[in-house]
Amino acid sequence: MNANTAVISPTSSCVVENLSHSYGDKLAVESVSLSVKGGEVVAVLGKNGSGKTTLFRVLSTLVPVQQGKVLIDGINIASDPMAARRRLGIIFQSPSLDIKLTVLENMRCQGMLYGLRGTELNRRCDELMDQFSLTDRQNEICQTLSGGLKRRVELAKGLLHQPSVMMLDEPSTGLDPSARLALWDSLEPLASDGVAVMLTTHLMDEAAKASRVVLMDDGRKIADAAPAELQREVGDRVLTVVANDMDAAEHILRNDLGLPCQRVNKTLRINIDASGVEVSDLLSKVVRHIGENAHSITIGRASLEDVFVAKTGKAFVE
Ligand SMILES: Nc1ncnc2c1ncn2[C@@H]1O[C@H](COP(=O)(O)OP(=O)(O)OP(=O)(O)O)[C@@H](O)[C@H]1O
Repeated sequence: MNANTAVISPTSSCVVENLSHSYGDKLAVESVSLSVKGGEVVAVLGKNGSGKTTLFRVLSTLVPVQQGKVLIDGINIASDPMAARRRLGIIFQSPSLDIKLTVLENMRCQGMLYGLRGTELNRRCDELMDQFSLTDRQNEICQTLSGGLKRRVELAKGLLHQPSVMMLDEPSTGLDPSARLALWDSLEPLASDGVAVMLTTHLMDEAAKASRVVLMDDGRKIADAAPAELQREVGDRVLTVVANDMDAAEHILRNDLGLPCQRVNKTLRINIDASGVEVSDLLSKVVRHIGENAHSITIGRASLEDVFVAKTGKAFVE
């Protein structure tokens, strides 16, 4: 093992304590604390402008810590950023490949930047290209690769120095649904190998696959738990109404039936468990009163969107 590479251990971790970051008067991240342990995939979920990228930029040592503390494997990034960087693998939102070089050339350049040489460099490149099914494509110029494949090369490249904490900023940006699935399929084994994986996203369905979700709003952390736990907190079941005339339907639900409902995007949602009404009674009441105006009435599990609405009183997409 090269002296510059990090060792993944059961203590692989990223710990953030009371981190705040401002741009002039604008407080972009406010007193955020969180932790990611080896074996976890933690999604930092928030709308545009909620502070995810700022948090990512501080954690990845791109901008200095203004207030609070960040420890990577116990190393304070403010006092020893170089040691922290050796333990960090980082995938930025904007592509970082040299598109004029081949897959293998990109890998080798990155490895050399981290001090890998000779047989060790060859071995790591081979291992990672094999792990990410890139071996057959190693001599292709990156410019000609699909978005999904380019992301895979970035991920492989980011792992060359065996980081114990992997951070990805909006990794699905620009990927089609199948490439997004493939990306997740490659993150889970990483976590199983003991890497602490943290990613930012504004996609609910993506965050729902993580072992834990850190929900951000307006620079603050508003929730931090496993997706299923968050969903249970707001009641497991939700009755969702989509109507042709949403104002009329909302009036009926609230005023005629006395049901607490929330308007989320183009739906009306009733937390079944909090309504105090048996699900079958609730359903027949709503069907009877909304009648012809209903486009759809469905019963399903609470989503992360319901969690966001319950915590903030705001819709996730505005
Ligand atoms: N360089 C900057 N100068 C001033 N304000 C900034 C700067 N970068 C971000 N902000 C502001 O800080 C807040 C948080 O932005 P940030 O980019 O961290 O959020 P985000 O959740 O990552 O959003 P997005 O997904 O749009 O990148 C926003 O109000 C944004 O306008």
